Amino acid sequence: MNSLLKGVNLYLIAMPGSGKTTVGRELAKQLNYGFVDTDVVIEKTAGDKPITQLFAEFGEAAFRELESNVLAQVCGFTQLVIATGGGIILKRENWSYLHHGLIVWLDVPVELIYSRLAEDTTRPLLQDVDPRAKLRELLETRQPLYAQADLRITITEEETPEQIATRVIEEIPTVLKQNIHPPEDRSLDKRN
Ligand SMILES: Nc1ncnc2c1ncn2[C@@H]1O[C@H](COP(=O)(O)OP(=O)(O)OP(=O)(O)O)[C@@H](O)[C@H]1O
Ligand SMILES: O=C(O)C1=C[C@@H](O)[C@@H](O)[C@H](O)C1
Ligand SMILES: [Mg+2]
Repeated sequence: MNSLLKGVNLYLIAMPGSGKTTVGRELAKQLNYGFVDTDVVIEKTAGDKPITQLFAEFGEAAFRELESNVLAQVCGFTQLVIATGGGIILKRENWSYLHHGLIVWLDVPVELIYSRLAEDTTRPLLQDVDPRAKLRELLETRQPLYAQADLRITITEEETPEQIATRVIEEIPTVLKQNIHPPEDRSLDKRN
């Protein structure tokens, strides 16, 4: 698979709590790719400030600017699995970066996301009186954007991150873009 991908990056897009980070790590391991999480890079760039704090101090628009900058940097490298932030699909300019690689949507039902994140306080957009309704509302606006991914992986409750990663890898050949050729090997050190 690695040779078939020719170093092309995989970008994971999905609703918050869908498993982009968890499945992304596993995918990187199975592909012998590096792993980058744009949320983590943003936090590091901002001096190790958690995302909740960045939202509270500077607002969502400033966070989205940082996110686009990080994405622009990351897409200059090859052989990476990139877990993106749930809202990366919102800005049109981000799509031109995402399309440098293969875009994979982890499509997880709202109820499953809700059950996973019920106790979580690190997702600022879900700190709502009714997080379940908030998730539904977010999905309604975002679904047409996530649906622009090259590959849609519909996820059920029973699947482990390892199984999901294996399924992504099995499905990649069905959607490999003929015209993607990374210019040169600019792989980051493998990080997991
Ligand atoms: N396949 C799975 N089975 C069980 N639990 C999972 C699975 N995938 C992810 N999780 C759990 O769900 C939670 C959310 O996962 P994760 O942080 O990877 O989501 P995310 O898509 O990266 O979210 P965000 O957009 O907020 O960064 C974590 O607690 C993780 O352990
Ligand atoms: O869905 C979203 O808009 C977000 C998801 C997280 O990954 C973070 O990027 C941030 O909490 C915003
Ligand atoms: Mg994540």
